[in-house]
Amino acid sequence: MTATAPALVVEGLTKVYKGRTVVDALTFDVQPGRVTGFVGPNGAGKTTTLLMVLGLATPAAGSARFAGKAYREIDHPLRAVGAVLEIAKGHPGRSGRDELRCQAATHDIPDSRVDELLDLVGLADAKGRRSAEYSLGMRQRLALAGAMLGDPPILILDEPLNGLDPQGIRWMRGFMTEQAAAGKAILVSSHQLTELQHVATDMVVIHKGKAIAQGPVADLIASSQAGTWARSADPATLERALVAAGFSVLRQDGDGMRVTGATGAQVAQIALEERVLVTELYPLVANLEQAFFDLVDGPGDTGGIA
Ligand SMILES: Nc1ncnc2c1ncn2[C@@H]1O[C@H](COP(=O)(O)OP(=O)(O)OP(=O)(O)O)[C@@H](O)[C@H]1O
Repeated sequence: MTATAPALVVEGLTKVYKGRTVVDALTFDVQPGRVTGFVGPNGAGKTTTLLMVLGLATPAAGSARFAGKAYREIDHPLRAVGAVLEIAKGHPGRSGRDELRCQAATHDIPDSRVDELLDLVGLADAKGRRSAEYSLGMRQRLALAGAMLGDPPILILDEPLNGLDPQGIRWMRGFMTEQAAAGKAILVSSHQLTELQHVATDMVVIHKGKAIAQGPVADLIASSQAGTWARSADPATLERALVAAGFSVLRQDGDGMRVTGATGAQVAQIALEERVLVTELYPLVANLEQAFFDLVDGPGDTGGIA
């Protein structure tokens, strides 16, 4: 973790809809120079949290502060926070450049900044085209340029990888990495865990409105305890022996099992002692997706045999 002050501090943030708590005392930080992934299954409360952070929904309790101020208290929000929540359809008659110029003009931001940003997001060649004709990926880039107009120290992006093709995803990942390297704080929500594994340095995992894990991605992956996959002609005997030896075993896929805390050599040794045939034996690779499902569902529910 960096020693600098966090760009965003969320403390005890809570939202209740019709008596149901959909965000429950959520607490986390977003640090400059880092990409913080905000991950959770559908309905976990990600969008509701971001709306509260941006002053677009009122919390039942708790706070979200950018350099000490709630969003609504910030004098020049465009210069303090850049947010892309959902990608709007372009204005039918306006070019991408004109859309940005309108936003810039209302905030006293010069046209030169608009051109600089269109270059940065790779839209320089398309800036004269009507934005209504832009592809989703191009609209995503235009929205990013809009969020960057005031050169804010933090960017908040809700599902920016949704609907992008592989090239678009790669570009977006590169963009986030570059912006973080330049010192910006980035908070990004996504379902695309594998993609986030390549870009996020930190992660906040929420489930049913509660943070169930947070911290550096490397720590989260390490905690997934991938273990060893084994399949046996006599799975019941092997399972019994492994459990007796102190390993945790989850039976999956018929006669297969995920053995947490055991190396392949340990499983093989026990199988030999029990004289049971092992037909598959390989290490499970720890990855972010597995760690996520372990946290949300408990170990084993997704197989994790990739
Ligand atoms: N305006 C609302 N009124 C009532 N319930 C709502 C409202 N907005 C969201 N909810 C509920 O709050 C919960 C959290 O929703 P939210 O959209 O924040 O989740 P999410 O993690 O962003 O999900 P997704 O990944 O599907 O976008 C859901 O159960 C949703 O139905």
